[in-house]
Amino acid sequence: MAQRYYTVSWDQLHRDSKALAWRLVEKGPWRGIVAITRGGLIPAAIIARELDCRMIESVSVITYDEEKLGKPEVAKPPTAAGDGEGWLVLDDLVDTGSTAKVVRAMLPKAHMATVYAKPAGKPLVDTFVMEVSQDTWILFPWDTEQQFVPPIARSAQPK
Ligand SMILES: O=P(O)(O)OC[C@H]1O[C@H](OP(=O)(O)OP(=O)(O)O)[C@H](O)[C@@H]1O
Ligand SMILES: O=c1[nH]c(=O)c2nc[nH]c2[nH]1
Ligand SMILES: [Mg+2]
Repeated sequence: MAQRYYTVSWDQLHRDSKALAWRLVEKGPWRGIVAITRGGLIPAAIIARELDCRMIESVSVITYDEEKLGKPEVAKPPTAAGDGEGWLVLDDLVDTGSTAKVVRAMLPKAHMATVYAKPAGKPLVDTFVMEVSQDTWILFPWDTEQQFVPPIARSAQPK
């Protein structure tokens, strides 16, 4: 279980994905984008818009059941990206690097980029925007919703 949580809003995700697009535009041109579903789909849509790229491919890797790490399972391999040369692979984050390792093996020449990265997975990606500590669980806006929280005075421990 994570020690702490880092909540990402839709606005922040949009801003951070655009920051990644700024870095990637300099490294192109790109033949197309491979989104690692499902988490990579939303950054991929934002970045495809910024890079003016309409060639979108996907690879589906299932590695987690909620916060529980499992063995990565390829539910859908990429079909149009060959060995990955000239292609950009996008995911929301790299954590242990298990997912990235599996995708790299399928697309060895691709450029791998994520919006967020944790230290263990960082060496597996070529470009990322923001690092968070290994014991932090990132809460993405599609996994969360706003809800009531009681006033601090009511939840604080009595002295
Ligand atoms: O570096 P790792 O330890 O492999 O973790 C990162 C991966 O885990 C999450 O995907 P998940 O397996 O939860 O599937 P999802 O994208 O469909 O939610 C996330 O979207 C990354 O793809
Ligand atoms: O929503 C998520 N947040 C994370 O920090 C994470 N790490 C692996 N998979 C993850 N999914
Ligand atoms: Mg994922």
